Amino acid sequence: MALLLIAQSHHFQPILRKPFLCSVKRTPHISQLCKPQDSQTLTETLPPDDRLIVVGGSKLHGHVNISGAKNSALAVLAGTLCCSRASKLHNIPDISDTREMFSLLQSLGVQIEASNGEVTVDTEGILSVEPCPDSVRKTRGGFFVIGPLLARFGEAVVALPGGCDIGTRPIDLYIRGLQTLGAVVELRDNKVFAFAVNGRGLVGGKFHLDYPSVGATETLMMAASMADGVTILSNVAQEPEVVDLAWFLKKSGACVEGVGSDTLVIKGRNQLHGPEFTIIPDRIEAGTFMVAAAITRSCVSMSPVIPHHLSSLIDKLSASGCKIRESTQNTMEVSALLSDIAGDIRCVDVKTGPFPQFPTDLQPQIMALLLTCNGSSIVEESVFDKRMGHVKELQKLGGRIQVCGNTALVNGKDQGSALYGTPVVATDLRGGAALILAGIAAEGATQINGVAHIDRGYENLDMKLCGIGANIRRLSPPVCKA
Ligand SMILES: CC(=O)N[C@H]1[C@@H](OP(=O)(O)OP(=O)(O)OC[C@H]2O[C@@H](n3ccc(=O)[nH]c3=O)[C@H](O)[C@@H]2O)O[C@H](CO)[C@@H](O)[C@@H]1O
Ligand SMILES: C=C(OP(=O)(O)O)C(=O)O
Repeated sequence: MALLLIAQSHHFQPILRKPFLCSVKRTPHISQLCKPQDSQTLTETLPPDDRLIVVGGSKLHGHVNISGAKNSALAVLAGTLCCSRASKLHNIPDISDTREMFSLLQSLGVQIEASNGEVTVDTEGILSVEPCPDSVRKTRGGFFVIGPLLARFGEAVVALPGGCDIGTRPIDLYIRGLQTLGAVVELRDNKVFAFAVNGRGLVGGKFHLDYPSVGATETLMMAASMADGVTILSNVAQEPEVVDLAWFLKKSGACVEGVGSDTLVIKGRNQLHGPEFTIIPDRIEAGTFMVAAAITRSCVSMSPVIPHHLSSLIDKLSASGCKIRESTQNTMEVSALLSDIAGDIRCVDVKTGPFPQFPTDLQPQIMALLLTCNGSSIVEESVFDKRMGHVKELQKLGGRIQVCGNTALVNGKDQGSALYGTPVVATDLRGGAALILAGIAAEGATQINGVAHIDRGYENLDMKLCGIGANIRRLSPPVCKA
């Protein structure tokens, strides 16, 4: 039923072809390594969870090392499936989403060696075009493999994706784009079955994305890199992680023009090789630490960062009174020390949007900060249709927020907000980060449940915060003996 709704609400017309035969000759061995399962929400699939106890009131100081970008790492790991030789990746963050992506690739027969952020991915022994459905359902990035599998092997069977529960998150653009490249696509048993209709693989085509979707752009870029002929993708996403994937593909031998603009022209290649490639620093992690400095009225530096990836946040924090210094090329310092800013931090209005607009993945964090400012702010979420789950939890912590649809009126401290510790639940990744930030600014102890959501996308967020002075303790559930 859910499937039907997704398809109908986005004018997706599944082509009903029964049965799916996995008949394309270019695929030598297709074995289904994982049994199909019913669709589950991410929350249902998470194991018993850690809790965090955050004691508020500490000032932060010192330096934080920023990890590799989750969203770039997931896309590039999917991109390695285009390469017939091993790829050597640097700066892969050790988070549960990348570990899940390793499992997903291994379920296809890919060999992975990972140590301290260095990961070698060898796709020579691929045996299957159906990644383990459970792994796909636990991440968003897992679904991106449909593009490279289809392009390289002529077919793919991929479960519907998971990821944060922050809105409808349909896949119509992926499907229509792949159809334009010559794929036949069918939705059955909560899985997408796709094959290249002409028996030779995908063919180049022209596709305009109705919305600059990050995942659809990445999936179609990977597919087009190995399609026969030229593909033109217009209104594509321009997020730094999309650009990073494009550079990975170019380093692998792909011909992608227009990188970083709204139109990509891709000349397909028969074969791509595996390059050595370093993932960009995580702008959302860096942004979270910038907000941590601001919410505690502290001074924190961090590296490596690429400042122009963070320009919308830098603009907002500067407008609120924070002082931001780029000390060397890739180090940034954020000060909200009362001696550095005039008066106290001021309220600012925020509206999320595709890059270079304000990132939706920093909306919950800045909302936590705005509760501690003077004045009232309007926060408008325009990317996802249900990304206000953190509001209820921030209200439990004393935040005065009124929500109407996707717009929140956030009242600062002079408008009645006063943060104090209490038990709260993280319901998604960035909402969880916002609760930690509110907790370190609150009076007393905040207990945060649902930490697995946070661990999906932050490498040791609690430990890194403790390293600059926060007071956070992690409590793990007792290990059950069989
Ligand atoms: C793993 C990963 O990279 N995740 C990021 C990626 O998610 P993801 O790639 O899922 O986000 P999209 O850019 O696709 O989604 C943006 C909007 O497009 C809509 N849409 C998307 C696809 C589609 O086929 N049809 C459609 O209507 C979505 O419902 C949403 O409203 O970009 C988001 C927006 O920057 C980030 O918040 C996520 O952290
Ligand atoms: C929404 C996010 O991730 P995902 O797309 O993986 O759910 C995020 O990183 O904030």
